[in-house]
Amino acid sequence: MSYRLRIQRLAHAADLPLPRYETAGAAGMDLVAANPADAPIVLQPMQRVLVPTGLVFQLEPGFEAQVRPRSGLAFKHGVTVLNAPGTVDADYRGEVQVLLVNLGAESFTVTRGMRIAQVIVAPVLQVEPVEVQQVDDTPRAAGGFGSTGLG
Ligand SMILES: O=c1ccn([C@H]2C[C@H](O)[C@@H](COP(=O)(O)OP(=O)(O)OP(=O)(O)O)O2)c(=O)[nH]1
Repeated sequence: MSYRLRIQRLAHAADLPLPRYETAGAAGMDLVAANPADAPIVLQPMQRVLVPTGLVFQLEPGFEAQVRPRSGLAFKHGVTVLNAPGTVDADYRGEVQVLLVNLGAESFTVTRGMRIAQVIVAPVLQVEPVEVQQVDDTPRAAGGFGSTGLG
């Protein structure tokens, strides 16, 4: 099944590629940085920054887009998406931005066109919250946070 994602490229991203799947089975499409070519973003260790993508999504109702880290950037440089997975709502019509943080020990430079994150489109279920006096019990009950052991 193929779904369409309508994407508007803003003027400052006109020369940048649309997101695309790099392999037939890829779950995510890479997002590239749309900061000006003459304004690279230098991220010092522990600094965070919102990186523009120059893209506006028109998601179908019932879907979201998740902004997730690229594992290569995280592994090689300690650079990740601070709010991962970032949530792009179906009714959001602003520019998609990527909140990067540098958890590495070295500074990291974001240049225009660099693949900085990936986006996954996923269905969402909106539920109807219904208050009850007491929720049904289960064998687990309130066990969590390692209640079954940590080994
Ligand atoms: O990584 C992200 C996360 C969010 N957004 C945009 C799309 C999303 O629909 C909107 C709001 O995001 P969220 O609901 O996470 O933000 P909030 O802090 O709850 O702010 P708001 O009060 O605007 O909902 O910001 C992005 O561009 N990138």
